[in-house]
Amino acid sequence: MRGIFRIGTRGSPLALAQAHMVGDALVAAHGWAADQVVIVPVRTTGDRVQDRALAEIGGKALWTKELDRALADGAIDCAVHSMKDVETIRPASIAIAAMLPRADVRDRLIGADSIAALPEGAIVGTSSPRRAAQLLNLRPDLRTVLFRGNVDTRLGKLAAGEADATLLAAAGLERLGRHDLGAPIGIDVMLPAPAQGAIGVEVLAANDAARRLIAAIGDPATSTCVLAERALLAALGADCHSPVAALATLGTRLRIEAALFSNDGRETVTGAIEGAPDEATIGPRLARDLLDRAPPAICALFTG
Ligand SMILES: NCc1[nH]cc(CCC(=O)O)c1CC(=O)O
Repeated sequence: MRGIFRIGTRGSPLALAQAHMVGDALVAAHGWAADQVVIVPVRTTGDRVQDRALAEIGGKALWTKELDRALADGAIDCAVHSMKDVETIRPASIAIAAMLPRADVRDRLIGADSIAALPEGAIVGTSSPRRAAQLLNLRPDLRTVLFRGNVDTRLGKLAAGEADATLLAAAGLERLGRHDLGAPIGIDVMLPAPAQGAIGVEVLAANDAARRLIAAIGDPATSTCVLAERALLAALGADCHSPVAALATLGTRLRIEAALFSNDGRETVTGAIEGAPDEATIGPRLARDLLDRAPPAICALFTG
C-alpha cells in the first residue's frame, strides 16, 4: 500500500496504547514506513459521560457509535476496540476484520493480595456488575461502590480512599505499563468478562482492501474464542450490564466455560461444554443449558 492508513480509536490512554499496538503490527506485517499509519482519536459518548453508571445511561453503542460513523464517512480506515466493550450485535455494514493475540485474561485486585485477604466489610470500587456479583458471591460481607472512568481515574479514587480495593483487567494494566499493580485473580476464582483481553479491529464490511490488510495481523485462535463468547452473550440476551463471566479456550477442542450471577451475587449458575475446534454453536448451546438451570433471580436479567 502507498499512502496513509488511518486508525480510529477512542482517546483514553488505554485506547491509544491499543491503537498503537495495531499500528505497529500493521507496519511490521506489511513493511510500511512508520509514518504510513496515523492514529485518529475520536471522542465517544462513553468517554463524555463519566459520572453515572453505564447501566443507568442505558443506551447502546456507547463506545462504538462515533467510530462507526467515522468509518462510514471515510474519515478512518479501521477502528480499534477492546472487544469487551463492543456490543454483541453490530451493524451489518461493519466487520471485525481481526483480533490481536489475546493478552492475560485475568482481573487483578489492587489493594489486597487476594480476595480472601480483604478485611471484613471492605469496600471495593467497581462499575462492573460482573465483578460486583462475583465478589459478593465469594465474600457476602464486602460492599461495592461505583468506580467509573479510565484506569488512571479509578486508581486515583483508590488512592483517595474512596474504596479499600479495586479490580482491573490485567490486560489494560499491562498495556499501560502497570503490570506491577495488584495481584492476579485466578480464573478458577474469578472467571473474566467475555472478550476480556482481546483487541479487535473493525472495518467497513464492503472495504475489501482494508479487510485484507487488517486480516494479516489477526490471531485466528483469539477470534474463534472471542466469537464463541460473543455468541454466548447473544444467545443469553445479555448486554454490558449483565453479570456474566465467560472464557473460551482452544486446544485440540474448543471449550467454553461461563457463569451467570444474580446482581447481589447470592445466586450463580455455572457450566462448561466442549466442541470441535470450529464449532460455532458452542456458545449458544451453553447459553441454553445455563438458562435452563438458572433460578428466577438470574433468568430475570437475561432475555435469551
Ligand atoms: N470496560 C473498560 C475496559 N475495557 C477493556 C478493558 C481492559 C482491556 C481488555 O480487557 O482488553 C477495560 C478496563 C478494565 O476492565 O479494567
